[in-house]
Amino acid sequence: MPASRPMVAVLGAGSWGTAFSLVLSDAGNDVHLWGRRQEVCDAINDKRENTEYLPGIVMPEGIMASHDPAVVLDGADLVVLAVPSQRLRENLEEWAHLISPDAVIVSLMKGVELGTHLRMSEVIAELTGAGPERIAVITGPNLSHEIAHREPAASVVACADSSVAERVQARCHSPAFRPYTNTDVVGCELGGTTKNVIALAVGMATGLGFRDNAKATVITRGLAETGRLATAMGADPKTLSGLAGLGDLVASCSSPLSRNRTFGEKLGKGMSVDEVVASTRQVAEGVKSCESIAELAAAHGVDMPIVNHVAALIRGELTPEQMLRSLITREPKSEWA
Ligand SMILES: NC(=O)C1=CN([C@@H]2O[C@H](COP(=O)(O)OP(=O)(O)OC[C@H]3O[C@@H](n4cnc5c(N)ncnc54)[C@H](O)[C@@H]3O)[C@@H](O)[C@H]2O)C=CC1
Ligand SMILES: O=C(CO)COP(=O)(O)O
Repeated sequence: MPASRPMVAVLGAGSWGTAFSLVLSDAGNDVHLWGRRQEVCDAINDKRENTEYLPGIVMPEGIMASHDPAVVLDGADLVVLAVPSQRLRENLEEWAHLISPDAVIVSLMKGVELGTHLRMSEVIAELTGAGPERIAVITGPNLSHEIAHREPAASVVACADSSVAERVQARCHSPAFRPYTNTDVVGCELGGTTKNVIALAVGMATGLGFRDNAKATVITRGLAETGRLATAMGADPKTLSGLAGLGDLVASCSSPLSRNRTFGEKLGKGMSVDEVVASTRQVAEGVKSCESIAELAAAHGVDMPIVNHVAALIRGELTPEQMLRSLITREPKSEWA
């Protein structure tokens, strides 16, 4: 009789929750996947396809979808969360009591909560009572469509407890997906979150018709300001030069698959924020997180001009053209000031 496969609960059947379920399945796990909409679950179970978020990708038999969080979480020693960041709190309020007190909880999300300025691992800690040794973050250059097509990619599993990071790493190391471990949760989360805001700015530059010099400038200066915030919050600067920092930034800022970059590009071409929001079902996390990161930076006395300009644009105070001109014409300074 074949040995039974370990089970992982994944909550969130959008692009990334679904693609990561494929990684977990390829790595030897059965997956119980929670979907917010019954029809998405039905399509996964009956047609073996998430027709809404990953059309054309076959979902293996070892992935079962359900709309019932109790069914999905029953018996799971690994719980993976992949809902929009601003929606995590309300969902965890319902789910926390269903999560086993021994389970490791993994965040796939890239955002900072509005109002509280909490990172996703901090929201998880607050609502579940889990200690840092039970909370991990997976983040890196992982565009969901490329992952779903089994194109090679690497990522970072971050947890304060390195042995837990190694356990999670082993559970998601598949033939196409190579996870590295890191104990710097703060740096990994801030890298992924701020990347979304920088990708919005790169998208705007692209939409305005600017080319590679502008893109490289925004990416590089975006990384500099991300590093300033992360180190002020206790991160290891090395983290930002790795997959969770530079790697993620390069992927999203270069790819037409990136939702944040695409959102920015539409703004650059003249659409309003409301029009772009109405044009897609998919979450572009930077649109909300720009405000919370700007506030977090102000609270830590850190200068983040690109994030501040994107936040002002999203509030309707600047056009993309004004935003880029204002960034370029700022007071000159030393590169490392
Ligand atoms: N798509 C990608 O390539 C990657 C995404 N991420 C992160 O993963 C997280 C999830 O993003 P995606 O799956 O890409 O988003 P998505 O836009 O593809 O799907 C969002 C999912 O959240 C669900 N949802 C919407 N409102 C909800 C609510 N109130 N409560 C619960 N669920 C709700 C939707 O039904 C859908 O299943 C985000 O934080 C994103 O930054 C991280 C790495 C890669
Ligand atoms: O975080 C992501 C890839 O790692 C996906 O976000 P974007 O689609 O906005 O690039």
